[in-house]
Amino acid sequence: MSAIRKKLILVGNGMAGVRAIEHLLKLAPEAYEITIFGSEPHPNYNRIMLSSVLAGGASMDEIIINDLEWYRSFNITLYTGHTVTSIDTVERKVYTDKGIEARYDELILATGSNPFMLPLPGAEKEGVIAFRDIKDTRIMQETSQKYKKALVIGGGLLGLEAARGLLHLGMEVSVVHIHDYIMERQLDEAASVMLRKELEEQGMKFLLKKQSEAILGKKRVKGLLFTDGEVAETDLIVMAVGIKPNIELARKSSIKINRGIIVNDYLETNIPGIYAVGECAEHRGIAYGLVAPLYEQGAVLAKRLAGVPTEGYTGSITSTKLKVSGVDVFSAGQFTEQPGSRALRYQDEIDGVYKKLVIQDDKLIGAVLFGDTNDGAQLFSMIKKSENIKGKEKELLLGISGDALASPKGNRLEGMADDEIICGCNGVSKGAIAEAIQSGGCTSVGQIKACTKASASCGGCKPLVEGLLQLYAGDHVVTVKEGICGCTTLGRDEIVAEIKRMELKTVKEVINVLDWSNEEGCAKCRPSLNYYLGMLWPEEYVDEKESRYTNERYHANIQKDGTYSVVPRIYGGVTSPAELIKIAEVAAKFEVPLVKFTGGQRLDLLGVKKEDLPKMWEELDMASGHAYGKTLRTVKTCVGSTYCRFGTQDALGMGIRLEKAFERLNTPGKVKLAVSGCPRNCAEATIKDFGVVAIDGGWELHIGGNGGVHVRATDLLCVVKTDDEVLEWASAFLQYYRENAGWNERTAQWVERVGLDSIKQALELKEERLALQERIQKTLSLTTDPWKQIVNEPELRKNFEELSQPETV
Ligand SMILES: Cc1cc2nc3c(=O)[nH]c(=O)nc-3n(C[C@H](O)[C@H](O)[C@H](O)COP(=O)(O)OP(=O)(O)OC[C@H]3O[C@@H](n4cnc5c(N)ncnc54)[C@H](O)[C@@H]3O)c2cc1C
Ligand SMILES: NC(=O)c1ccc[n+]([C@@H]2O[C@H](COP(=O)([O-])OP(=O)(O)OC[C@H]3O[C@@H](n4cnc5c(N)ncnc54)[C@H](O)[C@@H]3O)[C@@H](O)[C@H]2O)c1
Ligand code: SF4
Ligand code: FES
Repeated sequence: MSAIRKKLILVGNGMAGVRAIEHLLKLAPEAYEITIFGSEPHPNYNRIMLSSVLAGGASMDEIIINDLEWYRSFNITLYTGHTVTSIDTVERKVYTDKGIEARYDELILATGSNPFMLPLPGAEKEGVIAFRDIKDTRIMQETSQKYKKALVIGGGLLGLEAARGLLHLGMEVSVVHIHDYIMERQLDEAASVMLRKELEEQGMKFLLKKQSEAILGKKRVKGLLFTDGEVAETDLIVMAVGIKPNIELARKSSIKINRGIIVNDYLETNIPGIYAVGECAEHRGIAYGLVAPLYEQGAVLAKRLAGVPTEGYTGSITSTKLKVSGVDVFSAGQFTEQPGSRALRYQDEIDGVYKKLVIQDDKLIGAVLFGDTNDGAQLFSMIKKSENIKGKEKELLLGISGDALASPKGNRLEGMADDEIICGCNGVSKGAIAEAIQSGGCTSVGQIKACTKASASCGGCKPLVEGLLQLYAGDHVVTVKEGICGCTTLGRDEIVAEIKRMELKTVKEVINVLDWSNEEGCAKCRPSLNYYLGMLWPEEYVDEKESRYTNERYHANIQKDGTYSVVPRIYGGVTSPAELIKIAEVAAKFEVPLVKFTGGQRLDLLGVKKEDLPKMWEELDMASGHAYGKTLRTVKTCVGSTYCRFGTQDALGMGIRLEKAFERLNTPGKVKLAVSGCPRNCAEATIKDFGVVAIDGGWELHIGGNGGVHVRATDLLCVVKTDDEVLEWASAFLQYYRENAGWNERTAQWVERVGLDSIKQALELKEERLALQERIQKTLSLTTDPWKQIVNEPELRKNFEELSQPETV
């Protein structure tokens, strides 16, 4: 005879409560007779994914976590569409709005949160909604079929994800935000401004520092009135200004509440036999609003109910990732500096990357990442573990290489405990993923996603999942080809092939014809398409300035304080007294605060106002040094045989010849050259993209070097005898790189990826080299100096003089 099971009731059929039940069923499948009540008319679904449903990335069916069959298979009695309205804590009974009465031995409250609705006059009008559940999502989808304009109040995570979804549905969307920068609860101002600019490029509009006063319209919303008297017309208002724990039921039942239902480390309320978990619970003064901590709570509660020893729940550090395609934003822990902490920042204006680490007592306590969030999960793990990072700060700021996650040296993932959570959104541990790989035979991220749900929601854990795959599946890992960004599933080669085949000639055309999910494109795909089109159609393609980063639009490097730097071209690093006097006079006239020699043997005039740029270029009357773009930067030289007693060849002459040959060339990543006059290699040619080193009777040609964050020495491509051969091979190599590398891929990464042999093979035949040389010369013959063009064209010049506001990105 089986033992009598205790009755367990769960109020709230949402993410946290049902997750606790799932754990419990694993620990003590026979212990309880379980009944679940849920107000919503659906089985348990992944609320997080509503943003993806709205943005077209998932269907409603795909977000169901547990279908009705799951409840049946565990003999769970499920009441959907039933709201529990009261609890008799003495008789241990609950009552629903549909007249059901049920007795419990143990009761879990997992009632979640309610969206905070601003109490504005007119808030009851048709077309004013929140974004919390399937119903709200459906209303937005239906509204977009009939109406055009939408306002989202609140520029937090939810508001931005709602706005992105509405844009996808074809609506004109403005985000109304109360502060001067968005996502202020997760980002510092620098990252926030970069994010806003990217979202603006995607078509989102922003009304910042706006306080809403009233909702206008008769039956249906027509507009929003602000306290400054302005009115924004709209057909839909989505309020996303935060949430408040749903504690009504607890309040009516004498359960102790504050902001949420107060619980101890075992998720127990003040009433014996009643527990609270999820967003409705307040633990040590905090009511969480993200799933990862709620899943941690659920695991502890399940242990408690199963009688399994547990140390209890002690609180969580949280991390967030904005789920907007084409925009990578990550924030974790304490992301602002406080007394006693310090911040390290890295900002790459060209690639649109910003990173900030906050450090206290040699430990990482917070991080903000924009543009490159690959290291997010790893940094978050370090924050949670309070790891000492002394001496590693720079490496962490500049990027943990993906390989380091799995490499024996990095050993990070190997050293992680099996129960450490890898995917916070879905509560998947390292052990579960390892098992899926080792016993379940998973060999790709997609299979692990299907098997464990890891990486199925925000995608922030994907680098860690990939690292585990490398660790446990090694050579068997199946790398699934990915799209160049979240807007498309097509990879670089497919896109280039399609552009050629269909003769597509503009960025817009590519986005439309190749069925991008985001019709505006994003900060990753727009510049890459602009590059591929220019590379493929050098004669017809008109460069799209709006698809380039600020530095490339203004032909100068923007600085921290919004001023610019001017670097004129100094061929081979060789100048003259007259040129130096001219530069000095211009610097003095425009009161340039700093003049500096660069590592590439040129002069950098820093601190120039944007409106002064064309005037300075005019007076300098020198070519642009292109110190700001993905193009040929510098050709560093040593003095060579002209003066040096060791020199075997004329390094200066060769450097100048190469620089004159390839200046203004657009390339996938920036390109640096160097020429040394003998094997002593004083010009450091073996850490350049293309390095030329003189030997007795000829030149060695080296490729794929890099002196930046990840230092790479070059590979020897070949040895040639004459100066003309150097030009021929350099032309062929650079054009082959232009035609085959991915946008933003430096030669070092490209050579590693495709292999030296394949490049040698491609350039082996003279006729191939000459064909490549012809194509590069065609492209080069069509280029003009951008500074001279702006100086001579009043329309272009006006852009600088009118736009005197400093830009920050
Ligand atoms: C669009 C959107 C995107 C999000 N994205 C992320 C993200 O990327 N990452 C992240 O970590 N978090 C995200 N969140 C937050 C996350 O979804 C919540 O933290 C999580 O769902 C909370 O789980 P819960 O079980 O506490 O509450 P819920 O999931 O809200 O479940 C509570 C359930 O209880 C029901 N209920 C309430 N009262 C009663 C009652 N008296 N009787 C019966 N049933 C009742 C409610 O109807 C609801 O179904 C997102 C939220 C939204 C809305
Ligand atoms: N990607 C994710 O992790 C994700 C996505 C969606 C939602 N969520 C979670 O869902 C919950 C709700 O999200 P949220 O963005 O509504 O909450 P939030 O509290 O994080 O952000 C609300 C934002 O609205 C702004 N605001 C407040 N009053 C305003 C007003 N009167 N006018 C204009 N702006 C105003 C605030 O300044 C704040 O930036 C949060 O817990 C959030 O963490 C997370
Ligand atoms: S590389 Fe050789 S030629 Fe050039 S400066 Fe050094 S020693 Fe002289
Ligand atoms: S952490 Fe969000 S999907 Fe894994």
